[in-house]
Amino acid sequence: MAERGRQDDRRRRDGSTGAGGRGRGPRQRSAQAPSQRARHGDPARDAAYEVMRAVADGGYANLVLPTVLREARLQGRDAGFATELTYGTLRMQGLYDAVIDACVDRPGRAIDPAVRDILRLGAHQLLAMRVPDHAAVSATVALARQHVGQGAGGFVNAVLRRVSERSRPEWLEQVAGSTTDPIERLAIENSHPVWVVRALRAALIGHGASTAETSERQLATLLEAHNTPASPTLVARPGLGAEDELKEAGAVPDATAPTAWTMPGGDPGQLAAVRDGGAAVQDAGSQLLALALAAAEISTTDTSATESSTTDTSTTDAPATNTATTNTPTEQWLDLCAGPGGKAGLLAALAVQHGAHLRANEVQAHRADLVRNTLRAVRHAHPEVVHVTVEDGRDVGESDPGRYDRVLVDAPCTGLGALRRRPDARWRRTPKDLAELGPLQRDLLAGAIEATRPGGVVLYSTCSPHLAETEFVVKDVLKVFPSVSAVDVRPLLRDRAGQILPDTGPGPWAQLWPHLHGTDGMFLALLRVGA
Ligand SMILES: C[S@@+](CC[C@H](N)C(=O)[O-])C[C@H]1O[C@@H](n2cnc3c(N)ncnc32)[C@H](O)[C@@H]1O
Repeated sequence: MAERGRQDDRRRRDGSTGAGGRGRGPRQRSAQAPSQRARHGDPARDAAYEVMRAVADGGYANLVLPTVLREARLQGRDAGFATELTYGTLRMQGLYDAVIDACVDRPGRAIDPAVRDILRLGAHQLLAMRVPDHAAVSATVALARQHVGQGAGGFVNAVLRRVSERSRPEWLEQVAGSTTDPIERLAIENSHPVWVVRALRAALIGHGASTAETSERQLATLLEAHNTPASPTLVARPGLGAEDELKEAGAVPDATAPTAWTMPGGDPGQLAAVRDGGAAVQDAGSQLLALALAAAEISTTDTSATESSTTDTSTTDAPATNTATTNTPTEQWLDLCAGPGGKAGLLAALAVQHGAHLRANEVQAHRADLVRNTLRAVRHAHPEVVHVTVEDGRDVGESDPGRYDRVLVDAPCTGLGALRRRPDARWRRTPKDLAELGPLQRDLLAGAIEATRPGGVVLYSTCSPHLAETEFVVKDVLKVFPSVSAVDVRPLLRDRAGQILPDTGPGPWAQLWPHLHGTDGMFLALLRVGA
């Protein structure tokens, strides 16, 4: 049964429209007899199901969904319904699984993964969307019949009818009440893996955002923030003239960061400024981080590194020598892990204003292409200011030692700080990822320090508050480099009004939080390289 569903999915992803496929548009559907209609899911639910299955196969919802919506020609309200159904279901699937398991005759019985996805979609409609119960059940049963088979339709019907017998608060009471462990309870209520909730509790306490006594309340607010979709924040890259168009499009200046704007509605991708690269969708926390690096004090005593370039051009798209004249010291900036280029985009615009040069480096060639594309506005207007390289960041300390004034290490991490933007991410990550990322994060930071000239600064950042990839990494690396010291980064985090952001921790590093700052959970540590 399940295999039939998979074949159907594969055919549809290939673009063919087998019986009951997505090629059937809404107009054709309305011409069908009602009995026939009931056997097929409607296009919006069908799209949501398709994304769920792709995510189960390792796909990323934010990458798959736009393609599926486009292929299904879903727009407007239908696209909105499919998006809310997909993202909402992925986010809350931990809670829905607990509810579903409470509704089957033999809890723990293995449910076919495709059927479970369909049940999750049904549970979300019943417990979180304004879809009448009968419509939610019948449309989801139709989805099961179409993709899996008649028998699955009967099973889905029975389970969803049980789900519909209680309200969401009643289900929360029942399934979360099954444990006395407060962390497990929070995990079920807020649909997070238990290990993630434990790690976030440790991070809240470790970064000074709560005490052991207040951690439960803070955790609950943080987990709720992860379940609240974030409206898109944009960056207006300074000096590229995007602000006027953003204003005209109804965007409003965001108080969190001087370069940040929020769009109350509409598709930012339609804006000419976004298409040109003068503006982009970017979390305000990421913007603060780039602004902090550009604003950090550096000692200007040693500029020797800027007067002779040793950059190997074999994998670069820039001339070998510094384009500034050798007797006009130009600050050299390096973004060591730049792909896909979000922070490099802002850094490049700031580099123009500072008369600096930015090297944006990325280990993967295809991601370096994304960086080039992100930097297109600055590269077009000021080709001498920025160049993109493909190199393992761990080698840059050796290939280009002591060269840079300001270095960003936006390290690969678990992304546990961006869960509100990536609904499927919380289920994808495991503690094993931390073990694998730890050595790489340490090596990249060490390489960055070696590539920085005495008096220069390195900003280490992650989109995660997990202690193992934030504070522990920095402390370990500082032990190896006694001449490097941590600088208090908190005074550099200033909102649009110029005020220092509150509640970023006891220092010298800083942790941003979705529930406290309205940003992703970015960590940043600023290190000064000594003589
Ligand atoms: C967190 S992302 C950087 C995001 C980026 N700063 C932005 O704002 O768009 C980490 C990047 O590091 C890259 N990376 C992983 N290992 C690397 C290495 N050894 N050297 C350089 N980059 C690496 C990954 O491919 C990924 O693009």
